[in-house]
Amino acid sequence: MTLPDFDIAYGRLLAALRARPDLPDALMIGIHSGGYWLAQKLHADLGLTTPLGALNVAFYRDDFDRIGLHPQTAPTQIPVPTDKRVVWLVDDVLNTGRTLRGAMNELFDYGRPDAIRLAVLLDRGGRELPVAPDASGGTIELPSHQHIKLQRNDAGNLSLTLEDRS
Ligand SMILES: O=P(O)(O)OC[C@H]1O[C@H](OP(=O)(O)OP(=O)(O)O)[C@H](O)[C@@H]1O
Ligand SMILES: O=c1cc[nH]c(=O)[nH]1
Repeated sequence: MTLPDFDIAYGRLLAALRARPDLPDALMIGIHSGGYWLAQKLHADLGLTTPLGALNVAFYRDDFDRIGLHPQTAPTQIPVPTDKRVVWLVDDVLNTGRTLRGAMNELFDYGRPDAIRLAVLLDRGGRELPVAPDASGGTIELPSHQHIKLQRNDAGNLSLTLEDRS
């Protein structure tokens, strides 16, 4: 199985977001780490004026006692009140939906948004919770041992890779 090129999937996601009337006034929040890198690029390309937020869902995951804490330590940052706003969560890959459940739990500690929407670069199916994207750059079916990874190089360029995990 070959992965779609990052630029092609990104272009599709950008076009889907440009078509959303609720986006210009929304608060965009990226989920560390891949989702935040993606959100930084989208936030700039869409010219959003509300500052970008970030969520670190490590403590809100339902499996952190089993897999341990994620090695990244970047903090959650919610730059403006979430009350009475539309929040667009951004993540690189949507799979079981468990990261998104953690993200929404954490978000509700900060207030009550009018709505929460979801933008993902790739939806690989395999859902274990009732979560669906409102905008996506594409879908892909993969065997369960394969893992999609969003990489960022020293120049800040993003790319997609596939890892085998046994
Ligand atoms: O729908 P799910 O099954 O929860 O999977 C999706 C999550 O998995 C990856 O995060 P990971 O914890 O691997 O961190 P990363 O962003 O640093 O790669 C990805 O960035 C999503 O956040
Ligand atoms: O393939 C996958 C599945 C979950 N999370 C990822 O980042 N990639």
